[in-house]
Formats: sequence, C-alpha cells, structure tokens
Amino acid sequence: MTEIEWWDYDDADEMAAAVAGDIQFIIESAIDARGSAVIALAGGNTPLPAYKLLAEAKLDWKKVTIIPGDERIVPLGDPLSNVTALAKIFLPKGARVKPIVPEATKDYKAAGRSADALMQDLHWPLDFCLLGVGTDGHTASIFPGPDYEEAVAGPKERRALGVMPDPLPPEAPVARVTLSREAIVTARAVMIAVTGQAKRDIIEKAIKQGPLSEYPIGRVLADVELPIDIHWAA
Ligand SMILES: O=C1O[C@H](COP(=O)(O)O)[C@@H](O)[C@H](O)[C@H]1O
Repeated sequence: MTEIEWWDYDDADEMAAAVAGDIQFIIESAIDARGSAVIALAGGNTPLPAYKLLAEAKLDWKKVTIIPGDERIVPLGDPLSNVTALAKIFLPKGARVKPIVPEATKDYKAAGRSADALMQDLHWPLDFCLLGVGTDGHTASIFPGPDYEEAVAGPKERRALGVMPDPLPPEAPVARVTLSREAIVTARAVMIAVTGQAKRDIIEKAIKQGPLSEYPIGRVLADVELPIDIHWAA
C-alpha cells in the first residue's frame, strides 16, 4: 500500500483553499517542466468551491488542458454533466476544457470506446488527477456492475471505458464513462478531496481492506506507488 496522508480541515472552505493551492502548484510545476499541464478533475459537488478558487489563480491557463475524470452520459449542458460544470468555471479563463462524452448516446460501451480514443490526443501520463468518493465508495465513475473488473483491472492501455453502475446511484442514475484505474494511478500526482464522516469511514475501511476491498476506492488505492494526499473536512 502506498503512503497515504490525511489533511484535515475545520471546514469545507478551508479545505477548498488548500486543495486549490495544491492544484495551482502542480499546474505551475507541470508548465515549468513540460510547457503545458493536462489534468483530470473530479465531478460532483464537493470540489466545486476549490475549482472556483483555482480559477482565480494567476496561471497561464492557455497551457492547461482539463478533462473530467469521469462523466455521466447526459447531453452537454445537462445539470448532471461533469464537463459542463468544469467548462463554466475554467473556459472563461482560457483553459482547454475537453468533454470526454461529446454526445449522449444509449450505447455506453461505444461512448467509452470513443472516450478512450479521444485520450490519444492528450499527453500521458496525466500531470494530475483529482478524485472524489461517493458515500457508496465509488470513485471517478468506477462502480460495481458488469464493467467493474474492466475498470479496475482491464488492459493497461485502456484509459477510459463505459460503465453501467449496478445499482445506479440515486443522485445521478445514468450510465457513465470513467478513466480506468490504470489511467488514474499512473498520473504524476493523485489527490482525493472529500467531506463528511461517512466518506471518511468508507475510505478508511477501504484502505484497511486493501486489494480485496469491497469498495471501488479501495481497489483503486491498492498497490498505488505514488504517495496520495486525502483532503477532508467534516
Ligand atoms: O457521481 C459522481 O460522484 C462522485 C462524488 O460526488 P460528490 O458530489 O459526492 O462530491 C464524483 O467524484 C464523481 O466525479 C461523480 O461523477
């Protein structure tokens, strides 16, 4: 198991400021080292305050490419669309925000294949991947269901795939496209940002369970080589 460090904050605002500061530093370092930064950001609600603060940072945003680390298969502009939330915040800054599901389709497997093909246009490994975690233990859109093993242990060259969660999560009950575990854990830096005791309990349990964890976050964290920071506020 990798080195995992918890960073605890008094409230979500304090956490958002710290997360935004760390991502800014990672982006600056990537631009200094390679001339550009390619980052995958978590969807959902938890990281939005951090993204709003990050967008205020003085960065050479034209050199920054942002993809969602996972996407709900819904039309662009839909309130559930992860890339739409990212685009609203970062497009006005000049960043390149790339949808990984440009068109909603009923064939989630085909959406996954086309996202995997789109990944070829990016430089790899990712400079950074931010993960969220659901109260059911999913991370990115890696969920139990028919695509689970492919997501956590599929071919190493598979960077994205279509996923049908089973059961469907009530907050966004739709098929998904997600980065694979391999694409996530080979990023140059991986960070988790979560709020609430329930998510903390799940992550702690998942880490204890190790590679045989019942939770997707446990399967993703198992045997990761790079150190991972987990930012948490109650
Ligand atoms: O469905 C999703 O859920 C997780 C957690 O979202 P949150 O709103 O509880 O923070 C998120 O990380 C993932 O990207 C998203 O698609």
